[in-house]
Amino acid sequence: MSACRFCPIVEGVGLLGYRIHKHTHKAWTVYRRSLKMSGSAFESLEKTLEKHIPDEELKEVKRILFGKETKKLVLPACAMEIALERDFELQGYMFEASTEQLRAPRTVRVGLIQNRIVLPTDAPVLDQITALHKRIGEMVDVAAMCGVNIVCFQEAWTMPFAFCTREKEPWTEFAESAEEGYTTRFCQEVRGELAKKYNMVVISPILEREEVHNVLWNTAVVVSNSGSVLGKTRKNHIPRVGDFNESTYYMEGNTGHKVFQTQFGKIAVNICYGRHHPLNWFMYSMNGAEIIFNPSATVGGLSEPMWSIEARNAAIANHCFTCGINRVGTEHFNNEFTSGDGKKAHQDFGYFYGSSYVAAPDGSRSPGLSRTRDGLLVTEMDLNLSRQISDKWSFKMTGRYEDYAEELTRATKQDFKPNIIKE
Ligand SMILES: NC(=O)NCCC(=O)O
Repeated sequence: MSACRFCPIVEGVGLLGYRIHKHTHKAWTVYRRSLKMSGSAFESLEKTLEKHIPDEELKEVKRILFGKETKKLVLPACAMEIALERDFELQGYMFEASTEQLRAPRTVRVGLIQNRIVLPTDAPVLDQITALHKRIGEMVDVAAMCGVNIVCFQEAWTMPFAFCTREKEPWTEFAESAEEGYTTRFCQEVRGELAKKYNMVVISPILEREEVHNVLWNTAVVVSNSGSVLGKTRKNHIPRVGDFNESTYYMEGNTGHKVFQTQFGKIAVNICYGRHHPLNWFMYSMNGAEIIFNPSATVGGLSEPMWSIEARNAAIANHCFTCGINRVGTEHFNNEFTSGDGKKAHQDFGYFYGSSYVAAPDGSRSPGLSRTRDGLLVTEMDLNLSRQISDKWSFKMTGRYEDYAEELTRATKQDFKPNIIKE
């Protein structure tokens, strides 16, 4: 017996062993190739489908994969031009609702921004923050031209996603006050304009330093279109997977499932890892959220097959809109790190695959932004769709919440006995 040079299979003896090995070896080779493609080489699922599927079948494939087609939103030519000049992707889509007799449409435009970090991770901290402010400021200008009412940035948008390293310095220096930090001030008043003049609600996910107790949190600050801080909500699930060593830096959030009443609708923020927890989405929805944002940072090798499902399922199950945002690119760190999973020491997390998208309560979804470029996704949504779909499918009515609550309460007790019937 000897180990294969190219795959983890130990070659067996005899014809059968050889066949099995050949078969598995091929699968392994395809898998390794696909891992390479899960980096920046593969632009987007939508582009690949469009390239390879004949037109007459493409419509049907898209209907089944993505639901009712989201119409393209016509965006101003000047916005398209500036996006081109500033080198980011700009896409626009709309989710329509039926006309009602008693309610006017409740149309809102949402902007999602995904991006790479601007400076290398070893540049001075303030330079890195300032460069990101400048970059996102340029993209928000375009969001304003597109009439965006609520804009949301990616998780920990002011910094590299350095939580893989487990080093405290310099990463904890990126933490800022949610109420008075540079970044909140930027969101309130960049060029005197961002929230107030642009009449935009800004969702700004940062690493928060709560200064009274000196505790760090992973927090989304919601800046109202009036320019004041409407509130903040903290990431309440901390990953314990792969290189996501985030518990080294901040605590599980303690802000509950807050919903923010804005001029443009009721919104909530379910930060990154919370998207794997259906009850988390559910609780925001129970508190009345009409749009739930999911600013994230996640990599191809870990979560990409789950990405297009989780936020979309939450939109369907809770009769609301959901917005997934993920950063882009590979971020390199000076020092090697490991995560106790047997992998060789390495200097990056893997590839952050972008692919930000919006999902609607009727099961449809917008195409994603690319896996490879900075981008602004503008979607116009009529919030009336939520109640219309709720009236049609009635999940909020058919859900057996009292039963779930009672059983769940029992299930969380130490003396819980699973309800299994045995012969
Ligand atoms: N940022 C974060 O919580 N990432 C964890 C990995 C994932 O949820 O895909």
